[in-house]
Amino acid sequence: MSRKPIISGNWKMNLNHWEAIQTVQKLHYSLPKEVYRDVDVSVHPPFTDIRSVQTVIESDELELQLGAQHCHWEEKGAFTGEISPLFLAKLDVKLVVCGHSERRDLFGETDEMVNKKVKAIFKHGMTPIMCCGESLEEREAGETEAKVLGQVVAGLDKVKADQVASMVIAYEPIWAIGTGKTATSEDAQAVCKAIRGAVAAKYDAETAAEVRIQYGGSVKASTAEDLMAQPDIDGALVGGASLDPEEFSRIVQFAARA
Ligand SMILES: O=C[C@H](O)COP(=O)(O)O
Repeated sequence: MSRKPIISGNWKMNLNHWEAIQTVQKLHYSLPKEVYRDVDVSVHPPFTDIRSVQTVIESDELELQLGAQHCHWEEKGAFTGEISPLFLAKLDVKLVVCGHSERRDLFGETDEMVNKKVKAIFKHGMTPIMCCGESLEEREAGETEAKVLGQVVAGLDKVKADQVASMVIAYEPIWAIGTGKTATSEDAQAVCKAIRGAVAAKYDAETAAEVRIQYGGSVKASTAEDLMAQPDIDGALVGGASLDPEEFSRIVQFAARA
């Protein structure tokens, strides 16, 4: 089974809607057209940019996929400040990040909430990128697998096998996010392999062989090649480096060649 890699740029709370338009246009010009044959590429701008980015993607017929960073699980109601998955789907959003460690740590997102989001994202025809990862303390205590696999199994509660096969799981060690410390490709591979094993144990070998697993945490062009060469790493969730279209484009091209 060969899985198509996916590189996703999570812009976090960066770039206003004018900057977003310029960034997407620059990214488009720095990516060779044929790259999309071998790799899926998504950008995840802040909510206020999504409509502008959608317009650029639609009018210039870009193969770039539009993503979001977060959503609520309910369709509508008294949830001040939240965004409905229905609204995202209406704007042609294809992929939604959920369970990012910044949402878990800074905004109290629990495994149960992540699971509700995964189901809501599927319900509206989009694909979840479900994040998991351990803290430095957990890694040093030898609890990496217990923590990460616990998050994966809880996040997939009552999610069907065919849905899991089509989704993306992002392994992001918290200590590597925005710190410049990338996990070694061997360490990242070991955890991604364990995640695939947990999917096989919960579902079956076929589902595990299809689900795409990204690595995230200080990915740059200089580290992408080794990471992408690992058998269980099918792409990257890129934060800081995705704000620079040239750098992001180089990461995408490494994934295309992997
Ligand atoms: O969602 C992206 C990750 O949190 C990685 O961010 P980073 O590449 O800035 O370390």
